[in-house]
Amino acid sequence: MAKIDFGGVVEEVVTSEEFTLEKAREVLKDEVIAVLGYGVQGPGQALNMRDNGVQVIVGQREGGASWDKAVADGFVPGETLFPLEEAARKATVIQYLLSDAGQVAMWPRIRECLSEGDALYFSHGFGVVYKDQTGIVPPENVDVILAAPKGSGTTVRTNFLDGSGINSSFAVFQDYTGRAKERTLALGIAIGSGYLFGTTFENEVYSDLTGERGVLMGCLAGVMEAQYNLLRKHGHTPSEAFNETVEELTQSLIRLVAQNGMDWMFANCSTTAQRGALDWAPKFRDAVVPVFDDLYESVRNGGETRRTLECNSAPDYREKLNAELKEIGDSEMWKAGAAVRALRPENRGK
Ligand SMILES: NC(=O)C1=CN([C@@H]2O[C@H](COP(=O)(O)OP(=O)(O)OC[C@H]3O[C@@H](n4cnc5c(N)ncnc54)[C@H](O)[C@@H]3O)[C@@H](O)[C@H]2O)C=CC1
Ligand SMILES: CC(=O)[C@](C)(O)C(=O)O
Ligand SMILES: [Mg+2]
Ligand SMILES: [Mg+2]
Repeated sequence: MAKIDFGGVVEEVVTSEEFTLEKAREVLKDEVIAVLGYGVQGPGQALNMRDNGVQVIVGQREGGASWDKAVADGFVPGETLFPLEEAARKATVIQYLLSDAGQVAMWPRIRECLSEGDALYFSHGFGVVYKDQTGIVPPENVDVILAAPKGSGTTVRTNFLDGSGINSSFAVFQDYTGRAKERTLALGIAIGSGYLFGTTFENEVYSDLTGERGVLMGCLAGVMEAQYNLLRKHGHTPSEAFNETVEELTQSLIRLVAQNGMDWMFANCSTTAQRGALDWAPKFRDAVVPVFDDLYESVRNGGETRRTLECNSAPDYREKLNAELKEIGDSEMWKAGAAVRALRPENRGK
């Protein structure tokens, strides 16, 4: 563990310097790791572990697109790719990476596949924390652990291939074997995490549900749409409205924030922009505080969990989600965005 000062608060973190890949391989050498669910997180974590020399098998419902994706990625039916329960029974580490609603649906069957001393691994505290709604109560004779990448499974893979990594939080909910933390850290390194920081199952799920409904996805989409619509209402062209709302952010300014922080981005803009942004940031911040307060309360009291399970447990949940995503893609704003992206020099003529 390394002690790092985060703005005056010292935290203990783990990188592959403190917990080397060789050590992770040693810790995991006798484990059979099954990644259950080959949707978004599953592939990223399974492929990174395989590349890191860790033996991994995949469990997935047979016959669908995710099964085909696993086959295309080189997992072999009957050798490294199995139906869910068969994979779980073969494993000593069961990485429960079905959708959160899928975890609930499958729990009664997966629970029966667990053996004494297994590790039941999550990448989201959802199922365990909201047990009154999910029914996911692990048996007492297994380790219950978490490594939660703070990013899309797609970038868990692409960042790993680029020699970088997505940071992950880690937590131990139940330590039956006395080795739960070591198993967790080894798995966190094996899946290619940038650095690992400690959390609890409850803090992980409260922060993650808030972040994805807030700045990372929901709030971001909402404020972009609001500004685009404002500019269009006042007669600005789609090119002007989209460039001023999305393209400049993704192709220029957010990269400066990623490079060296918000003050760096501001300092690399005009003093006109700096003055205005410094004046208006507090106004926007204060305007959304009540919305964030409502959001966190709905996360904490289980309202967001209820909504998620009600919607995503329906047989046609995927079709309904895809229809709403199509509505976004078919909007003038995001059709304009497609045209703007195609005009990027690197995309022209493709
Ligand atoms: N998507 C992401 O990048 C991230 C996901 N997570 C967590 O990782 C876990 C997996 O998330 P995703 O990969 O996004 O899941 P997903 O929504 O892509 O689903 C994963 C797999 O579960 C299967 N599945 C869904 N419902 C099922 C059911 N009723 N029975 C059997 N299989 C079912 C799907 O076929 C799919 O292959 C979740 O706990 C999620 O919160 C954590 C960080 C980021
Ligand atoms: C990608 C990620 O971290 C999210 C937004 O929490 C998720 O996909 O659940
Ligand atoms: Mg997240
Ligand atoms: Mg999430």
